[in-house]
Parts: sequence; C-alpha cells; structure tokens
Amino acid sequence: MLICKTVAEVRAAVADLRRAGSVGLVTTMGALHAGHMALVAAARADHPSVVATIFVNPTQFGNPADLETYPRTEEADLAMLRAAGVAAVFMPDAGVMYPPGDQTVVETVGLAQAYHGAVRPGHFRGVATVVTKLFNIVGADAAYFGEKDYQQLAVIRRMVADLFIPTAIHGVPTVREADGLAMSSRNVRLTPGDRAAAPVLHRALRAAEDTVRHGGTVEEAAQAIHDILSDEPRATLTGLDIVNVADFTAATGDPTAPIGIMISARFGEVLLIDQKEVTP
Ligand SMILES: Nc1ncnc2c1ncn2[C@@H]1O[C@H](COP(=O)(O)OP(=O)(O)OP(=O)(O)O)[C@@H](O)[C@H]1O
Ligand SMILES: CC(C)(CO)[C@@H](O)C(=O)[O-]
Ligand code: BAL
Repeated sequence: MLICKTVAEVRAAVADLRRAGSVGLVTTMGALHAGHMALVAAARADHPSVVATIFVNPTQFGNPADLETYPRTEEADLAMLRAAGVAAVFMPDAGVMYPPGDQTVVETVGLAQAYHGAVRPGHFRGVATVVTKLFNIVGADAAYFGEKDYQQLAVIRRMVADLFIPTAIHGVPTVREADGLAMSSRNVRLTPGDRAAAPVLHRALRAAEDTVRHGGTVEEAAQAIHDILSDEPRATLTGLDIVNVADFTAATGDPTAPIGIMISARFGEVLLIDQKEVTP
C-alpha cells in the first residue's frame, strides 16, 4: 500500500493504478471503524483499485475543541486499510490542502444552511470545499460515502451535479453496533453512561418508522421521536428533520413517497447523528 503525502505523489500513484482499470475513492477523517471498512468493501467490489484519504479537515469544524479532540489513530487506520486491500492512501498535511493564499470555497448555498447545516454553521461549506479538492486531486471514477451522514451525501450529490464533476457517487448503508448505535469515530469520546444511553437515537428512529408504517403522518413520526428522546436525560435533541428522499425538501402530512429522517443529539460535549429512510 502506497502512502502519499503530496498531490504529485497521489496523482502519480493513480496514473499507475489506472493501468489495471478503474479507481474507487473512500474519503475519511481517520479513526477508522467497520463503517469506513464497509465503504472500502463497496469500492473494492466495483473497482480493481481503491484509494483512501485520511484528512481531519479543519474547515468543517465550527468548534475548535471538537477539532482538537477528534480521535487520531493513524497506525491502526493504515493497518486496517492495508488488510482491506487498499492500493494507496493520501494523507496530506493541512498546508497541502490549504496552502498560503488559499481562498476558494465551494458551497451548496441552500442545502448547506438547511437542516443539520443550521446546527453546524459553515460545516457543509467546509465539507464541499475539501471534497472538491480531494476529487480534483485523486481523479477517481467513483467515490463512496456513508448514508449515516445523510445530508453530507445529499450535499455531495448536489455539488457533483452542479459542477459537472466526473466522479460517480455511491451511498453505503449505516453500519451499527450490536445495540443499534451507528458507528462513528466520535463514539469513543462518550462517557460510559452516555455510551449506554446513545442507542436511544436508533430506538427513536425505529419508533418513527413504525408510526409511518402504521399510517401515521410526518408530524406524528416527529412526535414519537420527541417522546422517546425526552425520556432520556443524557440526550439533548439538537436537530430533527424529515425530508422527501427525492428532492430533500421538508416532508409534511401523509407521506406517499420515501422520506429520510435525520436526527442529531448531544451527549455531553459529543454531537451524534443518525438517520433512517422509510418507505410508507
Ligand atoms: N456507521 C457508518 N456506516 C457507514 N459509513 C459510515 C459510518 N460512519 C461513517 N461513515 C462514513 O465514512 C466516511 C468518513 O466519515 P468520518 O471519517 O467522518 O467518520 P465518522 O465515523 O462519521 O466520524 P464522525 O464521528 O466525524 O461522524 C463518511 O462517508 C461517513 O458517512
Ligand atoms: C467527507 C469527509 C471526509 C470530508 O472531510 C468528512 O466529512 C467525513 O469523513 O465524512
Ligand atoms: N462525518 C462527518 C464529518 C464531521 O462530523 O465533521
């Protein structure tokens, strides 16, 4: 597995890999877990070569403490990627991605502010900007993103369509712990008590799904989530948005087409998100 630190190194590696066929890309912020490895497996199934990136992108963190305490497990990450058959890893320093004088941003102006974007102002601008840079640097045929970061996936699909970026985007279902908690690099920052409470997010999403499956409205599904979260004192609900899957507009009333339910909550200092798609 090649380890590339510069743009020139990763471009040379990809040019070489292209001789064996197409190239898939998995972008990460490291602290890898089975969710990331599901993205790698999906990419490996479609492409002879897979490139992964590890970069804790400062521009998508609103809160300096969140950036500071973001888990970093470089040696273990590289061992996991190597074992999964990744061909090359791009792990640039911040100065490579944002050299002196850098000033260009990419923003899906409507979607970036809405929903979870209102909970983390500036976050989706940072994501769209760094993902555009990574796509331009690597030049992969396709890239794989987790559905857990549901609005992020929508932002990236929008940006790729709007900017005619020739990288196909694939969503991969959320990988969960045995108790239902969505795997996330931030889970290791939960206190034992908060870790035990955190599966409440998945329970709440399942209750909302049941409500819709039994003929309930979007508003009744939202109420089911509020009811379950209000019984868990360790969780503070920070966002609950229910959208039409087709166009990411807010869903209301009786759903007749698939909806996406997005939820975010704080457990102490740690912000967790989860999501579920429901077909009525
Ligand atoms: N549980 C999961 N199942 C599938 N994909 C996931 C899961 N968690 C993260 N991913 C995907 O992995 C990619 C990299 O995500 P990232 O490195 O931010 O990890 P993370 O676990 O989401 O961390 P965070 O704590 O920042 O949410 C993204 O496309 C993300 O959607
Ligand atoms: C896509 C991404 C790697 C951009 O920094 C990040 O937001 C993530 O890990 O989901
Ligand atoms: N998984 C999305 C990256 C972030 O939370 O900053």
